[in-house]
Amino acid sequence: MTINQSKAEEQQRVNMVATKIDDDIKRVDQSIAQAHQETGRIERNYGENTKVNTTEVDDQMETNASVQQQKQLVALAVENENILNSNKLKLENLQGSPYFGRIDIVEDGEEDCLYIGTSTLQDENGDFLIYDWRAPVSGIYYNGVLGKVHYQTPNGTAEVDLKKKRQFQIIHNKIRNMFDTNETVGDEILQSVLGEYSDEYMKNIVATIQHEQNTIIRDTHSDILLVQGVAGSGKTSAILQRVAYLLYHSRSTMNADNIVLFSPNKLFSNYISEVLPSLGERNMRQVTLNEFISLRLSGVQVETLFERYEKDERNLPETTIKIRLYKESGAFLDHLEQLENDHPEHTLYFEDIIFDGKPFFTKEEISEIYNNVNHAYHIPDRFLKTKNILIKRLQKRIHADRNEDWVQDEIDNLSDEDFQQIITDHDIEESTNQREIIAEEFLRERYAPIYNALINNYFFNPYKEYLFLMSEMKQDLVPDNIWQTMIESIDDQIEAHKLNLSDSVGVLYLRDLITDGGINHAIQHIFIDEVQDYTMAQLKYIAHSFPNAKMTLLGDRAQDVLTSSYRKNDLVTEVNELFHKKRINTITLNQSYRSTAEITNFATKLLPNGSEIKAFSRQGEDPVIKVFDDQDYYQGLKETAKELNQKYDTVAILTRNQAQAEQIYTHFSDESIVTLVDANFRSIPKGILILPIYLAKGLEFNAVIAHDVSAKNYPDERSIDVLYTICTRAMHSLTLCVDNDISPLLSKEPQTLISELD
Ligand SMILES: Nc1ncnc2c1ncn2[C@@H]1O[C@H](COP(=O)(O)OP(=O)(O)OP(=O)(O)O)[C@@H](O)[C@H]1O
Repeated sequence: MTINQSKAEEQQRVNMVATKIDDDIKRVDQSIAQAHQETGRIERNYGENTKVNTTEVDDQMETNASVQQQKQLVALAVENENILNSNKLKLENLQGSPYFGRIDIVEDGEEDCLYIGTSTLQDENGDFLIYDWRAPVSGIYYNGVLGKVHYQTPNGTAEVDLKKKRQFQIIHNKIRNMFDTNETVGDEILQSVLGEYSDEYMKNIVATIQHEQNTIIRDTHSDILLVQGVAGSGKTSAILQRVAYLLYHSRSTMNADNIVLFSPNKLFSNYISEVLPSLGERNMRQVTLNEFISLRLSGVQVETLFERYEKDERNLPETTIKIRLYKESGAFLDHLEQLENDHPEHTLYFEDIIFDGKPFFTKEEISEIYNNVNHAYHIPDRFLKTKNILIKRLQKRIHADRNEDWVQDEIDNLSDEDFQQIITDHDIEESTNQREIIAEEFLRERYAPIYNALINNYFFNPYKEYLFLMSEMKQDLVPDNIWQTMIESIDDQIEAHKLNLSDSVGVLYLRDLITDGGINHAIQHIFIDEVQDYTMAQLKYIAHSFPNAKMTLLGDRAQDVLTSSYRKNDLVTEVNELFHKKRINTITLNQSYRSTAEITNFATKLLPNGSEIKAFSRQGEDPVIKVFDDQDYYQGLKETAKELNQKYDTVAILTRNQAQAEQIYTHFSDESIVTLVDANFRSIPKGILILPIYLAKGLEFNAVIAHDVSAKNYPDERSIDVLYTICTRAMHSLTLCVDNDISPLLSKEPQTLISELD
């Protein structure tokens, strides 16, 4: 059969499946409409049944039972609607491009032909028209070469003979490309996908997942999956596919709420937000490191990574570097813990619990309780006993105060409604001591802030405790007076409700150890993108906070933008040391997909060990280095950007820091197509964008201009990571503008790229 004949046959099948999808969507739409009506009916019913009579206790109790029942009915109806909507989303995702792969296999002597798409579709007889890409048998499509292949099933390993592997590119239900291949996924389709222009949202890569990416996606055995992948190698794409894969395979025990992704910035969160829905799944939770820390340290302003980077760029003394590197190590947290345990005689730093402007429990009283608990107990146990004693004392106070005149007066002054509310809220039955019970409930409500303070451990001051341990710490990193000055400066900052990033994890870890808190058992998977920006102390703290979570860590040592001014770390070794007790799987990705071969090769030359990076064979224009005289620089930059914007709808001018971005913007301020992007932006508009590189981490743009790659702005190898990261954001076009003298970092680039302009 010629390829045209088989294409015609395949097209017929696409038409048949497309019609089936359209029919199914119509059917599911009808079911949604019915379900919606049903939910509305139950909700109306619920509304009527909850018009309560609050004055009659009997009525109230009856209403409560009925309300519970109605609530359950509403929840069920909503759940039903959600399932239908999710089915519809899956069908819509299949519309226009129902599948992308076909495998012909022989299993136990029987021939079978399977089509693979983003989700399963069955016909009326239950036969599979499309297999979900995550089904065990679909693994063959991504992994196998023709011949005998294996795949995992719930009953063990199955062997099949793979006879044919076919790839499709189907757009608007028309087969645009079709290839038989023996490779994982042949180059032709990948070429075509990568050649497209990017838009505001990242796309899924389900149709063209590559072999090593597939290993990342389908790994279910490792506790720690560490991916060291070069820029544009598909790390982020692979994690999103992996989330979808894990959700499918653990759907009875896990949903999207059990997964947390640590993302580099808010723009990134928006950029990736469409990938999981396009695979028929809900997005996982997302948090930046700073949000995570700040949420846990409310009341103080923790320095952000970006703020610190901006400061570091100006000045970073050697002693600061030494101290910081120490505080950022996993060993530092161990030392804090050790020191705390070595001082059983030490009284923790407690705080008064203030109520109505006066101490309710004084720190002296709390300290006394703590000191009276047997010192042989572990510190968290002593802390817990102290807390329990305080709660008991509060309960006693409530009991004792109930007959106080001021309480009785306040109860007398309650409105009928409030009085009745206390009775119904607490189910208080009529009896001789009803008034006393009411008084206690009233006091319980009044003293609720004290109870909250106890439950939330506000009577313990982790900052002072941290300072105490720092002053006890034996160190030989820096002279004692410098260490002392460092402690004083933390103290001053705390007074001003501020905290350095490198101290924040120490404070949190210490607080959690002492209070036995901060642990979330529900999270089953943690993903950390751009892990090269994390310190080992941060990773240790995250692992401690989510003890049941497996971790997927993705990074690129060459994109160490935020910390390269003070550290040169070997992520793989450090992570292996930190998590030596866990099952670690390390995967390296050397193939870069994002940029044209010209751009990847250019960026690679910047790196001292760039030779292992493989460019994808997609050809494009050579990068350009434009050198301007001082006075012409901004005019030249502006014209370059406008020219590129004629061809590319987004052109990003990337700078080292915010100040440079702002300075450029002043030269552009008359242009409406120009946007100065800052840390609060949640989405990327089209046009010319100006932003510091740290906000562009993880993102990509059709055209990139690197701002001022001069000897002054990029003087030595400490700037390599920044420049490399800037260059690798470009998909199709890269221009480097230079004010006067070219940076020595560009010395290895071909001289032909340079265009000198006067
Ligand atoms: N298998 C693939 N099929 C199609 N496109 C791919 C594939 N792998 C990666 N890409 C594309 O390459 C680009 C880079 O991918 P991604 O952002 O996931 O890489 P990354 O390793 O996270 O990059 P960086 O570390 O530089 O931010 C994206 O446009 C992505 O869609």
